[in-house]
Amino acid sequence: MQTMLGIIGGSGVYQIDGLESAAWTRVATPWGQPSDEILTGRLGGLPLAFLPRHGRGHVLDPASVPYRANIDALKRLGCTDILAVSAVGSLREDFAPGDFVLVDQFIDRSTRRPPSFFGPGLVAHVSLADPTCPRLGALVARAAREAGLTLHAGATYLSMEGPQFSTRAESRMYRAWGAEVIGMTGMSEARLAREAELCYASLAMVTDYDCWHESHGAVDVAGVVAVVQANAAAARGLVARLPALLDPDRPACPQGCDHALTHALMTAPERRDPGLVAKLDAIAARLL
Ligand SMILES: CSC[C@H]1O[C@H](OP(=O)(O)O)[C@H](O)[C@@H]1O
Ligand SMILES: Nc1ncnc2[nH]cnc12
Repeated sequence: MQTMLGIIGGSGVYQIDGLESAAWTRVATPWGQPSDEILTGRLGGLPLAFLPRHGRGHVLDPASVPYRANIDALKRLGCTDILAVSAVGSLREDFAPGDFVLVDQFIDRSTRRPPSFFGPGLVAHVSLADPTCPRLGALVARAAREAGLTLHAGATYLSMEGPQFSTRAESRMYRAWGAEVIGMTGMSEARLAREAELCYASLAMVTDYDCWHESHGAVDVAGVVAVVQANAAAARGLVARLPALLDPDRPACPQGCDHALTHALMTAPERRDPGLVAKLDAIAARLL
């Protein structure tokens, strides 16, 4: 199988430079319209698709992002691997604004997101024990080192509902739980990427100290955007280096992200809902 990299841009990241044969493409899915058109092209010879999570101009709040349509559209275009870029607050003294974090665990505190592509008529249970792909993550970490970024590899992301930022009591509680960064989108996306059998890595840019830190004020959007803009060139440097590290002829994922559904489907074939089966034409094409 040919490797194709999907990049989901977070707050402050609405486009990507340097793509050859770049074109914005509208992709329809059975789950509705994705957040925006998708920019396709080639970077360093590798096919790539870029999707701004909140849409160009940041029109979608975290609960309104069409997570299922976004993942379906990237899979439908042929993406095998997804690098999700996000802005996060830091829940650790040593994760400072401007640092990057390779997230490998999530705690989900969101309440209003569609949790699955599956449901009544076709039930599936995939493993989320390790919700990100270690192979893709290692390549992202290597690209980060080559680009000179400060990267903390391995961290737990608290995925809150928002859109308001946390209270101080919540922020302190999340720290006590062992969460290390906080955002509003991460897990809603990661869980669906696993169901879609996509390798998924999460690169978080620390933009603030949330509100727990006694010597920093409460977080606000202007501060977040300023830090994202100040570090956008570093993130671009990482992205520019990543295609050369990916094998264009995609070897099977050692963790099995690309086979996550193999032992996950529960519903007897004769009891499956044909309507839902049809909607899963891209997500579960390998098995249905
Ligand atoms: C602009 S601050 C809050 C906003 O930033 C993060 O976005 P993303 O994860 O898409 O980079 C956070 O999750 C909130 O959506
Ligand atoms: N402190 C914070 N809380 C939630 N989402 C964020 N995105 C950036 N900073 C954040």
